[in-house]
Amino acid sequence: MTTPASASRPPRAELHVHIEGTLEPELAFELAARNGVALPYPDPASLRAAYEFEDLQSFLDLYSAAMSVLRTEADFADLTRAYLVRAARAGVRHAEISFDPQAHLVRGVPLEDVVNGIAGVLERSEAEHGITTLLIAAFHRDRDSADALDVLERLLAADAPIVGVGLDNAEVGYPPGLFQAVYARAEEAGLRRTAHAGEEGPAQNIRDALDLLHAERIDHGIAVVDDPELVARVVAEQVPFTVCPVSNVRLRAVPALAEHPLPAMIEAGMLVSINSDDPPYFGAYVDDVDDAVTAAFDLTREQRAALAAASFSGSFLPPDRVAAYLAEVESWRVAGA
Ligand code: HPA
Ligand SMILES: [Zn+2]
Repeated sequence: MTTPASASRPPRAELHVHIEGTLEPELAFELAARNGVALPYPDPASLRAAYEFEDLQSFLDLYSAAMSVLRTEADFADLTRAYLVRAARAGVRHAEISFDPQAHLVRGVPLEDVVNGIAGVLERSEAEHGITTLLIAAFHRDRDSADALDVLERLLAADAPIVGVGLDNAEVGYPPGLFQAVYARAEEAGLRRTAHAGEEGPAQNIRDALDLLHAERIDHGIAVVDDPELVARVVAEQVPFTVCPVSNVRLRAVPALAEHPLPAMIEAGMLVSINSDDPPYFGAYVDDVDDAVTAAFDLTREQRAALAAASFSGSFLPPDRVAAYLAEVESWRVAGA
């Protein structure tokens, strides 16, 4: 299953998507009924209408509450399958999907049920949806890092099929340095490393994620533009940044798409990809994000191809897979030249 070079969208990878953040209101109600869980909204439309956020925390509150419907291995499998079906329609060829083990452990959902539910579907994703996938375990930065380390040890002991680790949830007040031991352990175990940084927090968090956590990739990272020296460094090192412009607007990290630093990041020569983050919550899957930024910044086919190419170059795939996908992006680029 390859993307026809004549398609209106380039083949792309999605590197920044939280599986829990792909829960559509309709599925939330279906799972609530199946599990006998009450949601504090009468129907899916009312839940969707509540997706108006002031900041990251107001989103995290609703996002965490909605997770109460995810209880069994089958729930996680259904959630994952629904994302892959929609992502395939968006032209996604490769997805690096995060999940938040601690969000489920605190609710008494066994780690194996979460991992097996997601991973069981991902295993068949290439054959059934034409999407290669990798799984990332993300830790909550607003929880004790000892808990993150404990969960990491459990994932390693269970030989969970994860490619790497991430760091998410509230950023301000929880600097990357708190998670040095967790990331050192992940690195020692041969895991890849990404981290949310510079979403609501300062550019220094990006620097610390690189220097203290040895992060190989930065999620969001929009605060980088406040620090020209750091921009020069991440350009020189070609550190991948997984930017989520619609998420940033919906969580009011930037006032409007027209004021988003994406063009400045591209102009500087950074390795930037565009991503959805939590699609139903922000009303945009990655194809919708692509449409929005293409329109807002009048992106050329060349620029769209560069963003798509960066999504593969910034992935944790082996070099031969990256090269094969880059060739597909190149076919798409020249087909419209
Ligand atoms: O954008 C985000 N930031 C931090 N944590 C998150 N968890 C889901 N989405 C996000
Ligand atoms: Zn995110």
